[in-house]
Amino acid sequence: MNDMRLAERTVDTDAKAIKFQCRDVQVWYGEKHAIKDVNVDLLDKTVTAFIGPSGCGKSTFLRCLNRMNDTIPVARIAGRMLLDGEDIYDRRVDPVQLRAQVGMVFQKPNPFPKSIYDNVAYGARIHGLARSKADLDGIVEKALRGAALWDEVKDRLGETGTGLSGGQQQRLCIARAVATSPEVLLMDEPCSALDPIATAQVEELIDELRSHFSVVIVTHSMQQAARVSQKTAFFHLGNLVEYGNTDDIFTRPQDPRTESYISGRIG
Ligand SMILES: Nc1ncnc2c1ncn2[C@@H]1O[C@H](COP(=O)(O)OP(=O)(O)OP(=O)(O)O)[C@@H](O)[C@H]1O
Repeated sequence: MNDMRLAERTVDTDAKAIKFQCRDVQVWYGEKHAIKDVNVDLLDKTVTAFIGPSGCGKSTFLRCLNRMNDTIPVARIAGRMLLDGEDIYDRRVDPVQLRAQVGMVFQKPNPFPKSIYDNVAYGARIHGLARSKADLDGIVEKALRGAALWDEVKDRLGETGTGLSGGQQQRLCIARAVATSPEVLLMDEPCSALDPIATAQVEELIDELRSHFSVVIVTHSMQQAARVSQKTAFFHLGNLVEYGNTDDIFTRPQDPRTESYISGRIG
């Protein structure tokens, strides 16, 4: 079987609304110019993959989308990032509230040292999303079902989340992010610590999640980008070199740098 599975992947031709409009985005870490004048529209209900060689700025750009870079003192951002037309860097935007709307899953599963239930209930509690215990139970169950973990954990919700397998922990982190009903889910190499079976489960899950919201995934695996995404953005030395339909990027790249990367000559 062709590992890229381009032919098997669902090609989605429906026009999708723009979720994020990014205009003239620049990021510096001190003197280091890490993102250079990036313009891109990220679509709703679409998986967008960020690919490119190590250090090209994929994670930096991803972290700008929910203001995680605010937590890095030397980081400075310029330009505009509009979520449904609203500038997420506006003074009036509360970053904590924003991160409920734009959730994030990290490379290494990082469940809290709490029960499975409390991990998932965490965001809903902070943001006051449940009016009663029954409400909260419903949110937890829905999120765990959404993360394809419910059947595996429904009889041990009181057990600690850190006791689950790596793949289960990552799905728990996805459930935790999904529980606040985000509009966008950011994933920074979510499968890099997982074995092939757990990776396949998470990839399948990503495909299901995109029917609910927009997913943006940073990945070092071009096969993974080809399997899970409909749009791909190729970054190189802080520039967004090429952005388009995943099939086009992998089969008919327009820029020689993209061509070199996907054919393994750079990176
Ligand atoms: N906290 C930081 N402080 C200073 N420089 C940073 C910081 N984080 C990233 N950088 C620099 O910014 C550039 C882009 O890094 P970034 O992590 O976004 O790249 P990446 O494409 O995600 O890389 P990788 O694939 O290796 O994770 C690199 O040169 C990196 O060294």
